[in-house]
Amino acid sequence: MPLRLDLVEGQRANLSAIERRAATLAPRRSVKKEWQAAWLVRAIGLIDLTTLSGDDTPERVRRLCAKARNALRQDLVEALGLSGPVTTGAVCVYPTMVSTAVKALDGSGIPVASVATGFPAGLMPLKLRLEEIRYCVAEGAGEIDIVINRALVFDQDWQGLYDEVRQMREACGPAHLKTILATGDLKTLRNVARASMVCMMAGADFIKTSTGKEGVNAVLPVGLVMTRAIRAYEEETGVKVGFKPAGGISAAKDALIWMTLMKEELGNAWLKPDLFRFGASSLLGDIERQIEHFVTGRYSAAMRHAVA
Ligand SMILES: O=C[C@H](O)COP(=O)(O)O
Repeated sequence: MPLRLDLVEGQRANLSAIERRAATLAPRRSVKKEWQAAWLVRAIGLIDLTTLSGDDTPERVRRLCAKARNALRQDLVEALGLSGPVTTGAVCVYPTMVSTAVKALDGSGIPVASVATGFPAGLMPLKLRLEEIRYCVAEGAGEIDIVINRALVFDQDWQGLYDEVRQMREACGPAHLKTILATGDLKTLRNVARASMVCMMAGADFIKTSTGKEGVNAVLPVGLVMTRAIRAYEEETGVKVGFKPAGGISAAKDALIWMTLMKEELGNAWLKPDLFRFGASSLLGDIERQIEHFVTGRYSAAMRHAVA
């Protein structure tokens, strides 16, 4: 849609109300027993299983893809009475690893997501950032996670941000576009709300909190602001935009809190992979460990779930 500055500038964030609401989510009694196991199996299908390290290698990416295809150990799948392997929502890698991941996931139906546009800082000339998107799509990425130019937010240059994300949307072609706001850098929740709105207007399929490299990554107050921007955008346009909290989500109990937030703020449609993903490199291991505890009554050492 065209940029509507009235809608962007109408976005406000009441810090104390948001902090109060976020504080009610964490200590709440969560789902237990078989319901918890079911929620955790659901959570696995929502993970963008991620490796974004300077020492990534094709072999590490292939191991990660093998884990994505069989995300829950076969004995646990059988003990839960599930049919077929449990898979993750996607595998997320750097651009040079896309073709390796595409080959390793062939026939699985699991999409490859690639970060792009000079991840994590985004401080490259726009021409090169757009070229990087086109490279990732040509390599076979079905989803592109771009980073926004934070300086445009600090300058409140909403037209500039809109124009860049619009061009990124076009460069994606058929691939889905996730826009990473790097909320830990954005200084205020009002900036988060406004940048969310601009990215959605420019055609983002998902808005994503963080790269995992900022000082503060996915936190609940930011999640509330972004989900409420998604709700406002849907009310205005009828279009549902997805949400991806990323960075620092590594415990199964945190995954349940995020899923509760989605259910309560946006509804059950946002508990499915077309509208919700976790960006996480180490969450799957803890989820598998908790499911093993549900099945056997015993906790295994975390190192037994080393991959992911
Ligand atoms: O987009 C995903 C993040 O980079 C993952 O962050 P994490 O390593 O803290 O789970």
